[in-house]
Amino acid sequence: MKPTGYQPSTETYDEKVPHRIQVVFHRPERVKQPETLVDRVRTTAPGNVAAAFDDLERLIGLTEAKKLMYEIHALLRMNKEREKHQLKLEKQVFHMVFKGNPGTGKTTVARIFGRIFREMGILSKGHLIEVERADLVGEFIGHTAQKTRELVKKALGGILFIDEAYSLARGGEKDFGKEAIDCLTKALEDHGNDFVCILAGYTDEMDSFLELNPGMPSRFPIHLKFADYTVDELMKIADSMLEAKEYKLSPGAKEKLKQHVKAKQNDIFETNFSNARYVRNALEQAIRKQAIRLLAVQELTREDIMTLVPEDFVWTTS
Ligand SMILES: Nc1ncnc2c1ncn2[C@@H]1O[C@H](COP(=O)(O)OP(=O)(O)OP(=O)(O)O)[C@@H](O)[C@H]1O
Repeated sequence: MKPTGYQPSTETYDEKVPHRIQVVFHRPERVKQPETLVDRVRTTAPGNVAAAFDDLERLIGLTEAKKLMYEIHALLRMNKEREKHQLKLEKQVFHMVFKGNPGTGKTTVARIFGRIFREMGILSKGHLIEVERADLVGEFIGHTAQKTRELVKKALGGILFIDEAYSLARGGEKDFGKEAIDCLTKALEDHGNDFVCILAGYTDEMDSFLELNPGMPSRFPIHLKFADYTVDELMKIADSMLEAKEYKLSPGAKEKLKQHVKAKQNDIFETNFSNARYVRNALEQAIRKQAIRLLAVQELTREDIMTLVPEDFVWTTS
């Protein structure tokens, strides 16, 4: 059957038809439909938004985070269409909770979200202010509110990223952390549209934090889970990190790193395996070892300089 919108080409051969000839059809450019969600974003987003999406796409895995941004892009586009037809606009709140173990990409994604939001016109600047308990909580009455207000002010137009946010509830009712939470809640009411607040931390701790602070869940409607990376993902991350630095792994080094990462992940006594950060540190350590190894070599080729070999990977930490 001739597929609609296709045109016959001159290539004609197929063993499945009796006379052994079949017309092959090519879809003409004019009716080419986008095949994937990414293509669809690319064809509907202005160039600057699409470019910001490329940074997100380059990250290995993180499907949920990517999907969320495509949804927001689609929503904004619908709002434009709704506006043309004088329909009510859909207004949503973009404050978020990022749950996951260390090194799973939470801060990296937050930084890219800031850029995408800026290009989309949701945020005016899109910068990231990364804070933790010590930055928000003060030492005397009134100090916390002052510190928190100042940080919110700095974050206006961008993203306020609160790492290990659950630690704000650590000391209970009497702790100054409670004051920071109250102050933050007030800031969300007063300036909630002028910045995006992201609360980040371990999944279980963040879940109990939200349960214990009933005002929070409705103000943070978007929850993203950052799963631990698989060994294959971590190896792809290693490759992408090295490519960016113009280094590479020899086949032996790749295998050695892979086996090491696998062992680390499976080690039941290793409670703080820091995913992609662990890999980044391992690579940086290997790059230093390679430099020492090559001190003894007089004439270095481009290949020597670029390649990390098994002996560059020596695990000094347990
Ligand atoms: N999917 C990914 N692709 C490429 N690099 C990644 C990816 N995820 C994380 N990284 C890199 O790993 C390092 C750690 O990531 P990041 O700081 O975003 O993790 P995190 O979840 O915020 O950790 P923590 O909770 O400990 O602050 C960074 O150098 C980052 O660029």
